[in-house]
Amino acid sequence: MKNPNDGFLRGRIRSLKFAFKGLWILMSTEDSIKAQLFFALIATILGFVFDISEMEWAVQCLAIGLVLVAEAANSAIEEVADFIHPEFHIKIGLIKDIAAGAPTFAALISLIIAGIIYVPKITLLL
Ligand SMILES: Nc1ncnc2c1ncn2[C@@H]1O[C@H](COP(=O)(O)OP(=O)(O)OP(=O)(O)O)[C@@H](O)[C@H]1O
Repeated sequence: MKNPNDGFLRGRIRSLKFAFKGLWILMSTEDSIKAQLFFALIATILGFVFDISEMEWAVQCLAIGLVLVAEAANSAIEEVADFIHPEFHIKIGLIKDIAAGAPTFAALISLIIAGIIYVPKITLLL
């Protein structure tokens, strides 16, 4: 929440503190984020092993970011849904299913990107 006594710079620094707190909460408590960070690590190792180009690194980083951002948004929506209606409700189920579609979209696109980058390199080894 905005503190009216904060100037522009103080306000931005406060927001940044909360943003990093959120990042830490996501990385330390959310299994889905931990799993995606593991896949990001595997992709990074593959990048070094196959010596991918600068452009491929850039696209791979964007794909990893896309998945993590979608997972984070999905986690936040799940938290809101559980807070406003902890009991079973058909609408809460629908909201959570739709929210879960976001990281699924991102993961599918990332898989396609991984295929474009690595399949030609792997077939060269065969
Ligand atoms: N309160 C609820 N009412 C109705 N359906 C629910 C409710 N909570 C969860 N569901 C259903 O169960 C599915 C899984 O919900 P959950 O909150 O466990 O998400 P998850 O993706 O398994 O969570 P996590 O990110 O912790 O792995 C939802 O997509 C939804 O279909």
